[in-house]
Amino acid sequence: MQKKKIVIGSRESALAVVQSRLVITWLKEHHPEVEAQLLTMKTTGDKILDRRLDQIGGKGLFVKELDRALLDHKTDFSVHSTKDLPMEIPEELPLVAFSSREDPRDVLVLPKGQERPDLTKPIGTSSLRRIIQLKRLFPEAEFQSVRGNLQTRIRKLDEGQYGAIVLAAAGMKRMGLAGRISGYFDTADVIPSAGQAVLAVQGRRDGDASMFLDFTDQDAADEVTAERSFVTYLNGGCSSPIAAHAQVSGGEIHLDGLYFDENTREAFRGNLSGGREKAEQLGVKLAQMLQRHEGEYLGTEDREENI
Ligand SMILES: NCc1[nH]cc(CCC(=O)O)c1CC(=O)O
Repeated sequence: MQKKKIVIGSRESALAVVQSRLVITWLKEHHPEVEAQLLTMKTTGDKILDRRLDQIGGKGLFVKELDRALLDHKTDFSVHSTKDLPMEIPEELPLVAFSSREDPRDVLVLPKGQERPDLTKPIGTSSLRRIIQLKRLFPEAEFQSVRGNLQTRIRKLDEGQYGAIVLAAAGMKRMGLAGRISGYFDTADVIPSAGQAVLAVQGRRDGDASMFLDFTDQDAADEVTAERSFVTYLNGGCSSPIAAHAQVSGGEIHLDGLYFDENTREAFRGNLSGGREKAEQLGVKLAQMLQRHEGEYLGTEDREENI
């Protein structure tokens, strides 16, 4: 049998590669007529580790090189962590499929051998979304930025710079690091980032994406629709500390959101439920509600964003 050859583009971090291999493994099982090859690349976001991403271009920096490779036909698809995708997706490069969702929660990771966080040291996270929500759970804690890929962050933790760090459960689990997780934050207490734990497959508008028709998990896709609609409405694509987490249950979808008012620097959170076919409208409705400051006031944050 003549196999159809495709090239899948991915960031070169260990997590990105593991995630892309999950997609390739799925293809092998469901579409043996397709032969997928992986092409990894360093993105600008991976190269610049000493500056704040919101000052140099936001989330787009993680996809620019991958988009270029698609447009130049060097690749046929890109695999992304949905949470790293900007809100504006080029029309020529549509998102063609979404994976089922791994564990969407944020988790606490402690230095090797520790049983509880030493809060005389800072909690490591570079995300203002996480800081705003964690301040309420650890009112006495200091926070300090930690960047780099998953392994780099965990190495910095084990070297003793931090009392704990906060990461996404999904990355830890996919990397076989679940044993390092010491606590899980409920998604209503620390609302995750839009798209957290879902993989997105991006293609070319003129390409053949038929092999991914049965890849999409419709629950995850509807959840991502509600979450990204909320963030898009609030224009929080690149740097605003906005959180959104949706959960489908039967015909219903429940959405938790966090909104940060850049002018007053106040944070509010709230939630809404509705029919899952109205996922997009639900995101807009919750965004408008929180923009009117109708929600639970979470405090004021003077720190600048530092993703
Ligand atoms: N911001 C980096 C990033 N992008 C996706 C994941 C984890 C996997 C996922 O959420 O899909 C992570 C690591 C983290 O935030 O701890």
